[in-house]
Amino acid sequence: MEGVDYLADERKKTEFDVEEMKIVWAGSRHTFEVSDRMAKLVANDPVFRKDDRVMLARKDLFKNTLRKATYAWKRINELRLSEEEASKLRSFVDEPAFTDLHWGMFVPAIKGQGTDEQQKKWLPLAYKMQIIGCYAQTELGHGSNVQGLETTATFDPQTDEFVIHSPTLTSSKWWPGGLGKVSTHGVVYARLILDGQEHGIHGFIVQLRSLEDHRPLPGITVADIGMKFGSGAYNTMDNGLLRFDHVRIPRDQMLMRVSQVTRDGKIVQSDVPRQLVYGTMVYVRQTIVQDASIALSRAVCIATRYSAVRRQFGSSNGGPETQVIDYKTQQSRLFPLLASAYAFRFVGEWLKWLYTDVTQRLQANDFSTLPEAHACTAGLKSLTTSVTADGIEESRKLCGGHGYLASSGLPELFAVYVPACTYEGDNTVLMLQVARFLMKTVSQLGSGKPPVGTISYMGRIEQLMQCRCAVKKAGDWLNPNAVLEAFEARAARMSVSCAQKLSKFSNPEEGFAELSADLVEAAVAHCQLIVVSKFFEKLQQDIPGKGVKRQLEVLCGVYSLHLLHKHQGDFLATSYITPKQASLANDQLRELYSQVRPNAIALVDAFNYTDHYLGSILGCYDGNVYPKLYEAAWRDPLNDSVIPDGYEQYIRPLLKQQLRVAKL
Ligand SMILES: CCCCCCCC/C=C\CCCCCCCCCC(=O)SCCNC(=O)CCNC(=O)[C@H](O)C(C)(C)COP(=O)(O)OP(=O)(O)OC[C@H]1O[C@@H](n2cnc3c(N)ncnc32)[C@H](O)[C@@H]1OP(=O)(O)O
Ligand SMILES: Cc1cc2nc3c(=O)[nH]c(=O)nc-3n(C[C@H](O)[C@H](O)[C@H](O)COP(=O)(O)OP(=O)(O)OC[C@H]3O[C@@H](n4cnc5c(N)ncnc54)[C@H](O)[C@@H]3O)c2cc1C
Repeated sequence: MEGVDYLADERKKTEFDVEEMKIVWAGSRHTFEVSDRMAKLVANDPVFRKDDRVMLARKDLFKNTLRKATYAWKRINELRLSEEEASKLRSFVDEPAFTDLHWGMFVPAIKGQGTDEQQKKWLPLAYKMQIIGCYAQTELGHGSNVQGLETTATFDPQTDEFVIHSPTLTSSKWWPGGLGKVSTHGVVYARLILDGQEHGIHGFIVQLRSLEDHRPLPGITVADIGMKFGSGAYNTMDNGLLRFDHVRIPRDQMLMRVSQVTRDGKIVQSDVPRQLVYGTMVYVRQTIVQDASIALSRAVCIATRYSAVRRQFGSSNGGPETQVIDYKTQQSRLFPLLASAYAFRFVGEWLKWLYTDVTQRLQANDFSTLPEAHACTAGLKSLTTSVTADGIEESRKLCGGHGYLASSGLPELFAVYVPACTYEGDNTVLMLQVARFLMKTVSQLGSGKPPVGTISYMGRIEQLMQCRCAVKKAGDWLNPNAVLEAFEARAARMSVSCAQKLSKFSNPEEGFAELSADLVEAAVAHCQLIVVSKFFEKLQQDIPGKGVKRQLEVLCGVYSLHLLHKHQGDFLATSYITPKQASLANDQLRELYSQVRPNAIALVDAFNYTDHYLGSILGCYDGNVYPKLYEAAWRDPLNDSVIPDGYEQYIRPLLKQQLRVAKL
């Protein structure tokens, strides 16, 4: 029935001010208003419809994305949207496109690694989309190992040019988004060669296609790499391959903020550390952490609303069956994901602050916080994308059979999201970077340089190695200090244990390789501690609105105690807690689930997602799921005719043949 809210009874149970929670989720009233306006603008514009997307073949899918992306650009200009509004609008269009890489990597690479003159030359063109750019780093043979890239950029002093070349098949650029069919330019990463000497990997702005007829420029071979995981999904994106055959570019197209090449072919290193060549990756990893909370909250919103609609078993005297959300098993799978979405939102907010802070420091030639920023962005990117990808799949299972329907929105969300565990750094490779940072920190303890920031807890290493958990009853686990100390002690002890084992190897690199699985576990423990501690820090802030802070405290408890329960092996093995204390944590967790239950629908309403953005019948705001599923089935092209295409050719002869067999 039109206009009936099938979740109204659920919404009546709410114990907090949802409108205020929407502001907390958005980050500020201003951000909420911009988001809300842009989401509605997209949802109300028929050009941005997306319910037909899963039916489209690759070429139509790609053209459809071009149409939407260029229409979005037209609207951005017509409405004179700010950068913030434009970026929100693009995200609500909700379709991976070349514009993600243009705005998300090409422009930041020039901003971060270009000199002032280079920025002045290239950024205005990019801002007006008079050139379209991609980020061409990964090659067929090398992705994780950036130092192993094979593309060469050899300086020719005769002509004052670099010669960009792909010497082998494995040096072909492979994967860059937007490269396959759209980009006119790329920031291409290559080995710098001066007078026969190698000088490491640097970024170069290379024009790839003609601005007149879009044909590849001489010496350039470029194409799409082919279909990817899932139908629809990430196939809207033209990930590309690229080969260079001695392509010449002017010297001033090497991005020269970190190192400069002079007219006579000499390299000059600025004060800036060479790792800044990786700066765009740090920036993007930070944005990926923010996106993780968005993707996870979408999945959780769908699974929570549907869990309140769906009923199975438990009917007595002909009354309604039990809402599946009331099953403790459903709650124990769903509510930690809900809590994780909020936790990732807050850690993402903090990481954005950290990134802004490190950027300002870099501008003032203070490079001291760069290692921590690298470790935090790498580790949190790895942790949040892994949990989110698994969480989307768990949400699908939480929706039973209907979760497998494309109209649930979950299969496509999963297919689009899951490469986040790989792109911008494979999650294991990134955790190993965190582990290196931890081992370095442990080795420097006692050197007189106290660890700071997220690693400052290591400064209390002696206390953390010896302390024992003081929890005596379940309610003691609600004490933030008890929880924080548990996570700090676990992280510190796992790191120290790895460091002790490492010290037994005569070759540290061999030791690191041998112990890498343990090191990854220590890095995960450290990253989980960061998320827990940033959630607690959020709760220290003034949070207005009836019951809002209380709900966040409950979610923070769910987040930390479900981790403690899930990883109790770590906490027990490091002897910080006893089995009894682990069991009390689980008792408290169950109690917290009961407190989430009446507020679950309101907690996902606070994400403020339009039905358009969610793109899910199971997650629709009014909960009117069954009629919508029934109608959607009839819209499938297979139901255009009662007798399917192919009946005469295949089904009928088959049936006849079976008749003949039966007669024999
Ligand atoms: C329904 C549909 C809709 C759903 C929508 C859902 C939402 C979707 C969301 C978003 C969609 C957006 C689309 C996103 C587009 C995808 C874009 C992807 C683009 C890419 O993938 S680009 C390629 C990225 N590549 C990588 O990340 C490579 C990973 N490898 C590396 O980073 C490095 O090689 C390495 C770090 C692993 C190793 O490097 P190496 O030089 O060998 O370094 P080491 O010897 O280990 O270390 C040396 C030294 O440097 C320090 N260091 C390393 N990296 C950095 C850094 N980045 N910054 C600062 N410092 C760094 C390291 O710690 C060492 O320091 P030390 O010497 O120990 O002090
Ligand atoms: C959808 C998508 C979009 C992308 N977009 C871009 C783009 O725009 N531009 C761009 O340049 N690139 C892009 N990439 C490439 C991406 O950045 C790389 O795929 C990624 O960095 C992983 O590198 P790899 O493929 O070499 O993985 P590999 O390193 O080959 O990983 C394979 C396996 O080896 C393991 N492994 C590797 N090294 C180690 C180690 N040292 N220790 C332990 N285990 C290890 C990994 O954990 C993994 O299990 C994209 C990729 C995808 C999937």
